[in-house]
Amino acid sequence: MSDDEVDHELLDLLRARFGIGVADTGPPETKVLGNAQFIYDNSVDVAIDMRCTKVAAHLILDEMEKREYSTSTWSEHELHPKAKDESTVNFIFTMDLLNFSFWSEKSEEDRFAVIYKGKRWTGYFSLVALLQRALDQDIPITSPEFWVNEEQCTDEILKTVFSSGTDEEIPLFQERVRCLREAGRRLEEEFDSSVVALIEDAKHSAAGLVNLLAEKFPCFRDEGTFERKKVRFLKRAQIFVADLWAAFDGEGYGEFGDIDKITMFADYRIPQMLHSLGVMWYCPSLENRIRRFEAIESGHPWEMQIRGCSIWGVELLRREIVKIKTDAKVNAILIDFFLYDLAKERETDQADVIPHHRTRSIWY
Ligand SMILES: Nc1nc2c(c(CN[C@H]3C=C[C@H](O)[C@@H]3O)cn2[C@@H]2O[C@H](COP(=O)(O)O)[C@@H](O)[C@H]2O)c(=O)[nH]1
Repeated sequence: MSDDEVDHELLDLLRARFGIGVADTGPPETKVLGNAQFIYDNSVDVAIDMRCTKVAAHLILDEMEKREYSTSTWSEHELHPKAKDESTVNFIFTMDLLNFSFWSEKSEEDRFAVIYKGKRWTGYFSLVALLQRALDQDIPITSPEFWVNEEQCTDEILKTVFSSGTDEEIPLFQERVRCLREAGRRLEEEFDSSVVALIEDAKHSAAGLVNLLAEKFPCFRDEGTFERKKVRFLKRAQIFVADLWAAFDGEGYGEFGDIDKITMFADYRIPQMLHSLGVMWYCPSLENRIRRFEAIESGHPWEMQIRGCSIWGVELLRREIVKIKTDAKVNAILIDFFLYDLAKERETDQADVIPHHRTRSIWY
């Protein structure tokens, strides 16, 4: 068979799936899980309790099976886009470019909120709601060409897009504008302003796409230093791949042969869940800092340990679940998504749950 008869797309898919036949660099790796284990092994202020991890694994597996939790759960949310086409690719890219730091020091009624379709949305869903609201108003907020066209996409228009239903502005508004403009420029320079071209460049490798985002887009390059070693978290790059995989049910733009290389997303909500499950523990001084709602600066060793041990804790949960049921259709992504949704369901009875840690940054 001559080379031009070879189905290169299938070849790339098989290469990514079986990690063979790729260039001598071997299949792409993100290094996130290995870095998380390094942080866990060297953590003195955050620990993981294996007894609780084993119990939590049973609880999570039972509940996920009862709910038939799967990739299709993602599209069931009323705000998430349903179309299996490029518009959803662009929506998810825009969403995960801005998917950070929604927490507020104000009360539940005074915090930034978006009123959309008769409901009041806060947190992550306030972002999804304001993007949908802009599209309803024919503002092309998910189009990379729009982000770089400062005549059309003025700061005033962006203030309308991010407008609040309360007196509080969305946290880090200026940083969000910078992320849009920078990503728009990078897409224009390297991918002809096409997110689909960016995805296709990764040739169905999840790790490859994560690495491409970290390499080409500074605002996705979520890294830190711990014990003098560079550590990668890549939270928004990874959740972008995971949201694509879920939204497209693992097909088309969401088809990745190595999707299980994606780890838990080191945000501020899942560590809170892992603590309330007894999986993750904080030393007294760190726990007091969190309970007093006092800030932990971005890059602080405590923050590195919280993020690294959360990633490693979900990996240990996943291993325990597979020990209970070897053919469980569960990976770190679905465990993570489930824990996030559980956290949102329980938001009303947060009284018995430790507050989430307060680190203000564009990384999560
Ligand atoms: N680890 C992890 N972090 C997640 C999500 C999501 C939403 N994912 C959707 C997709 C599938 C799921 O079913 C969800 O419907 C948002 N976040 C992060 O949480 C924080 C927002 O928290 P709050 O202010 O309370 O809304 C912020 O850092 C945001 O980046 C997740 O899934 N995993």
